Amino acid sequence: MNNAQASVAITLKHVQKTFADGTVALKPQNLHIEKGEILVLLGPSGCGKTTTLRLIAGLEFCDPGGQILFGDRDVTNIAIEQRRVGMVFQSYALFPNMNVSENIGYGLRVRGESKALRAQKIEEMLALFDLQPYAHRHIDQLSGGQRQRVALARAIVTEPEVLLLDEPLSALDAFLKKRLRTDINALLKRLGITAVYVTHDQEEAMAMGDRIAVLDHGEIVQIGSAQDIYHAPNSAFVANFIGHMNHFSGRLNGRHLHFDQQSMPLPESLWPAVREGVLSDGAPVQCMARPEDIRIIDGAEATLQGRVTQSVFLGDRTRLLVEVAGVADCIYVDCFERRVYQQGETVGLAIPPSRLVMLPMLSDRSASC
Ligand SMILES: Nc1ncnc2c1ncn2[C@@H]1O[C@H](COP(=O)(O)OP(=O)(O)OP(=O)(O)O)[C@@H](O)[C@H]1O
Repeated sequence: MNNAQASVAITLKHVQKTFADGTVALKPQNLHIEKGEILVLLGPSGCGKTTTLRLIAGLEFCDPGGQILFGDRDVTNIAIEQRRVGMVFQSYALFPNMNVSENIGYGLRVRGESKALRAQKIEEMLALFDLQPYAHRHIDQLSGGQRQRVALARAIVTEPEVLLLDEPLSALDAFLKKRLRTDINALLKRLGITAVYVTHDQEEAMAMGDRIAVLDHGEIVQIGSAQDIYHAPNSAFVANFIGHMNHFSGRLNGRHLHFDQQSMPLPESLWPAVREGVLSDGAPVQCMARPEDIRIIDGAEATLQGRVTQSVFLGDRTRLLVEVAGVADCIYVDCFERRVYQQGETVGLAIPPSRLVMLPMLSDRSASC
């Protein structure tokens, strides 16, 4: 089976959703998803992920003035049955009174496909998802992972133009989650299916998505590759939502950032701003750094000095909590060496200036440790 022909790009133009009680679940959004692209919608509970997905599905309709296109086709006011979407939910939503084959073939039967074609397509799906041994089993005789594979098979057997997945893995254990997300990603890529994938799991988002759209309060606040989002977050909110981020606030002094008694070099990317007087001495500067970008080094070369307050061995790394007087109460530092750090130990820290993430302003609500 090759779905690339059926797949289409999705375009949202000025799409907003206000519910009957006045709740604005989605503020006006513009979004383009390429044909064959996997876009992940990521964000905290209530930020509008499912609403966006339901608008694309045709389970909800956007406020007047918005427009949703599948390729060139305007589907804004078209019901779900005419949109050619496949959907997969966390809850599987399988028919308990049907066996695996019957569940997979349901959409084809509703569409009036011949028995022979149905049998052939079901066979293809059983093979694709390694479900042959379970073809005649009832749904309640399957594990969670097997059920989710049936749900995926049922969603793609009709060759939808667009596949929509709403937290499809959140009911599964961590091991199965990791395996299935790799399998799903490979399958969607092989079939060239345009997919929108909702999750609040950052690791899943990075593993699944060609691009990630981070939502906050009904708005896409940043969209880009996992690397863009992780290494160049455009706000403290995004920085804190993906991975851990340390925050420092200091003042500019020449080409250095000063924190009380300590200082570190300013990233070269900011030198022009200093030269042109955009940033002048004494200007407050907010910056951030990932735990894995902070190095522990000895004495004289260290730009900051701190005291270890906690050390947690995580297998591939040791995560230290370091108090740096005048800079921050707690800085997370990841060490990859096989060395044991004692509570109370003094350590020197260095942050390569190129690894500092600078923001014009940090929002208070998310700039905590
Ligand atoms: N039918 C509805 N009527 C009124 N408000 C609604 C309705 N459905 C959703 N909302 C509200 O819209 C906002 C967005 O909800 P949505 O379900 O899209 O969030 P979400 O990001 O998917 O959250 P979660 O991760 O918890 O599923 C929330 O404030 C929610 O309470």
